[in-house]
Amino acid sequence: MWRIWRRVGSLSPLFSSPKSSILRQDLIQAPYRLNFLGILSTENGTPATIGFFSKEKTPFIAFVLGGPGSGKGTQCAKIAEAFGFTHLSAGDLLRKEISSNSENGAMILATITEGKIVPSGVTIKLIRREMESIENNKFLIDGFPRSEENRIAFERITGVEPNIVLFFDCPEDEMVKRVLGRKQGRVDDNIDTIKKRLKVFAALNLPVINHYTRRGKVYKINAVGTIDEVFEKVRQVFDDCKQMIK
Ligand SMILES: Nc1ncnc2c1ncn2[C@@H]1O[C@H](COP(=O)(O)OP(=O)(O)O)[C@@H](O)[C@H]1O
Ligand SMILES: O=c1ccn([C@@H]2O[C@H](COP(=O)(O)OP(=O)(O)O)[C@@H](O)[C@H]2O)c(=O)[nH]1
Ligand SMILES: [Mg+2]
Repeated sequence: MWRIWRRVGSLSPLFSSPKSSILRQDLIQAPYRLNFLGILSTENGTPATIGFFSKEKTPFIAFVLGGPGSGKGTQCAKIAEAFGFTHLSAGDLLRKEISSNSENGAMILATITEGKIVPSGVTIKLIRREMESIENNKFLIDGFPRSEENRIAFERITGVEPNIVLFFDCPEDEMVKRVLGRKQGRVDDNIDTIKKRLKVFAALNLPVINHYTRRGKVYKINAVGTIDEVFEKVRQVFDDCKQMIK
């Protein structure tokens, strides 16, 4: 039997505390800047209640999390097709940066090869670029945030939290088997890097899932089963959320 923890919270902007400010001003485009509270303000000092989005255009955001090989990408492709979401894979965006020889390419490649996490500013810039250029009001953000630092930076920069978080819960031995069978030529799909990624997932990504569980946003899905069996559970989540999805 599969089980889903189903609790959906309301979308609530997160206001930042000055002490924990890790936002980089260079991620904010003029005419916005940060005021002393870390809240976006316009150049004349008027508080701006938006990060990426105007109030009217705030999209429905689902973070899709789970360990390496848990099936995030596979299920996101199916959700995108069935429910009209745009699928943004943070890992794919980073890999695209490597192959486009961007200034950060070498650093990203080294980080991925080690199974570590790319600095938040770099990843958020890529996600932001996609969200701004795609006309859709429903986004799946796959494989991000991978740490509390990622999460806090995203919430502070965008001014929003995800509406829901899908967590694909998968035993480690199954994840290892799937990653080794993936055969996409990825530098990190080898047993040494997988072991490191599993450790990073447990140490840094589970706290993000715990945070959103406390916020009542996590749907935990048992990722064991065929792709279609898992998708039936996922479909139920999105059917249940239809009211929230504009
Ligand atoms: N439910 C499943 N059962 C067996 N294999 C799966 C399942 N879901 C995905 N896979 C396979 O496992 C590998 C990892 O899946 P992927 O979606 O890339 O995971 P993630 O994005 O979480 O790393 C892929 O080769 C994929 O085809
Ligand atoms: O927000 C992200 C997403 C990915 N990565 C890096 O990219 C790798 C591959 O991520 P992806 O989501 O593609 O891997 P998956 O979990 O799908 O196997 C990770 O191990 C990290 O090194 C990162 O640093 N930040
Ligand atoms: Mg993936």
